[in-house]
Formats: sequence, structure tokens, C-alpha cells
Amino acid sequence: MDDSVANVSTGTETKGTATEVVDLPEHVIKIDRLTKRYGDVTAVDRLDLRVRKGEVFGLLGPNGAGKTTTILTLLGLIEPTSGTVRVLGMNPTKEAIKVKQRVGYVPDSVGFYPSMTGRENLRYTARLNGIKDAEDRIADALEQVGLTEAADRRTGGYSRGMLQRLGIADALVKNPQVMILDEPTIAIDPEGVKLVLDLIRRLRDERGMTVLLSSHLLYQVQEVCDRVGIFVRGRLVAVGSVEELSQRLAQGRTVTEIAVADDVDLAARRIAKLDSVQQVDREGDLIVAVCTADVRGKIAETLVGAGHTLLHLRQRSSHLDEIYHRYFHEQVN
Ligand SMILES: Nc1ncnc2c1ncn2[C@@H]1O[C@H](COP(=O)(O)OP(=O)(O)OP(=O)(O)O)[C@@H](O)[C@H]1O
Repeated sequence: MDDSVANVSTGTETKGTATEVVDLPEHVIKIDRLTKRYGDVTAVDRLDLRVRKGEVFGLLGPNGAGKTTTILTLLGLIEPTSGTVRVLGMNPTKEAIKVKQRVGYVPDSVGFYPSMTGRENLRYTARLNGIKDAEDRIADALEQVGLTEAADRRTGGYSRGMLQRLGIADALVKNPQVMILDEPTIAIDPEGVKLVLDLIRRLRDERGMTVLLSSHLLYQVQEVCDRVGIFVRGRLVAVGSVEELSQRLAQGRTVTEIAVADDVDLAARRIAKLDSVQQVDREGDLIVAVCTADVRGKIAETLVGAGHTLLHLRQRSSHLDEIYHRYFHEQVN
């Protein structure tokens, strides 16, 4: 672990001053001041980012935030307007073929020849990439993604989740050091999502692979990402582990929700009088208290002691969705 810290405003890792970007040998993706414009639209705006070897990094943001543009730049498929990009030390614009050999890419919608089987499609990819004696690798990739049984069926009959996993197998055949997945869990059922997330975890833990994934489905990827970067309108507004971002946002405050079966207004007034309760709001029949300490015990004692029937008492956690919306709203406003 290095002694650098995440710089929230730029998303870079910095040491000493906030502007000094540190380069470490374990950084396999390095992006400095990347800007991409399409006419008047700035898709990516002065992006700085470092991704370490062996980490799962989630690029999160709403549609149009610039995630795909960033990914395509890393793959050498889009040329930056300005700034520099390095993947495994290579410049993707100038060394696109070498980057392609060492970086697996799974787009959000993976296309295969429907009349060919899963295995035949992977053989085709192996041939295109000049991989000889690929049978073992193909079998291993199919095994990794849980498609061994379906391998000899035509992909025209595969579900969306199976195609997504075949897409990952297709990238694995190249034995890549870095895997880039664009919206890997989109439009697949919960069981399929679990399989994909388990697989991502295994690639990191068992093969030391670096994984960069993009998503706007925050709940789904939260558990698998070591760090996330929140992308809004082409800019990275926050970087860190989910826990770090949550702590930064909470700033020592907790939010408690309460429901009673009787006089909600009276209960809210009683809660507002307690020490450590900063603010009390109503969300329908729910009372929401912003507190500077965990006062759930005190709230329960007060309400029950005053004769209220307590139906619900819960401390809200800053899960990724909340974190993301808070950062997003701060940025927009
Ligand atoms: N080839 C293009 N020509 C013009 N504008 C583009 C082009 N590609 C992307 N954009 C614009 O750049 C911005 C960022 O798009 P991008 O696809 O990178 O976002 P995204 O975060 O990946 O969104 P999504 O989740 O919808 O794919 C959007 O405003 C988009 O309309």
C-alpha cells in the first residue's frame, strides 16, 4: 500500500501537494488531463486517474457521463483531444494492437455469430488474434464463466446473461493482464449478475487481474469494487473506496428513520428536543432525524416512554446509491 491519498476533486492519487500526481510501478492505467470533445460537447473533461495492478475499479455515473468515451480512449479506439493515456506503459493511440493483445474488452452488448456455438465463436476470436493451440485456453475460459455445458450450443439460443459471460470468456482467451468491462451487469437477471460479479472477484483474487468496469447500476457493482470513481458530466467528482466516500459524506452525522403508529407530528417534536438531534424532517409517515451521534436507544426510550407505538427505527447507511446521488446533486447544483 502506498502512502498517497485520493484527491477528491480530481480523482488522482496525490502525494504532498494536491496537484502532484504520483506514478507508482503498480499503476497499470494512468490518465492525465484527458479531454475529449465532440464539437461543442465535452465528453471527458481534464480527467486524471490512476488504477493499480490487481484492483477492481468502478467508473460510475449516469448515462452520458463520459464512461464509454474514457474506456474507448484506453483501448486506442478514440483519440484524445488533449491529455495523455497510458495502459501497461503503452500509448493506446500509437500502440493499439499491442494494447489489444494485453487488454481484454467486453462491451455492453457483445455480438457473436448466432449460428456458431460458443466454443466456435471463441475459436474464431483466437484465430483472429493469432493464438495457436487455443483449445485448452478456450476450455479454461468457458469453465471460468460457467459455460462449459452450453459451450457446444449455438449462441443464437443464449440468454443475454450467457452472452455477457461468453463476452468475458472471449476476452479471457487472450489471457489479458487488464480487463475492461462496459456495463457488465446491464440487462441481465439477478442470478446472471451474481455470476458475473463472482467471476470479476475471482479474476482479481486468483489471477491478480486488474479490472476496470463502468456502470450506472450502483447497487450491483458496489460489493465488487475496491475503489470507485464517480463521473458526472465528463468530470470525476470523487474517488475512493465506498467506505471512504461514505465517511467523507457523512462527516460524523447519522440519519435515523422512525415510524410510529399514532401521532407522527407529536413524535417528531419529541425527537427534535433530544440532545444530538440536529434536524427532523418528514418523508410521508416516516420521521427522518439527522443526528450527530447514534441516538437510536434514546429515541426508542423517549417515544415508548411517552406512550407512542414504535413501528420502525433504522439508521440509514450511506450506500453507494446515496453517495452517488449526493455527489451528483452537489455537482449539478
Ligand atoms: N461519437 C460521438 N459524437 C458526438 N457526441 C458523442 C459521441 N460519443 C459520445 N458523445 C457524447 O459524449 C458524452 C459522453 O458519452 P459517453 O457515451 O462516453 O457516456 P457514458 O457515460 O458512457 O454514457 P452511457 O452509459 O449512456 O454509455 C455524451 O454527451 C454523448 O452524447
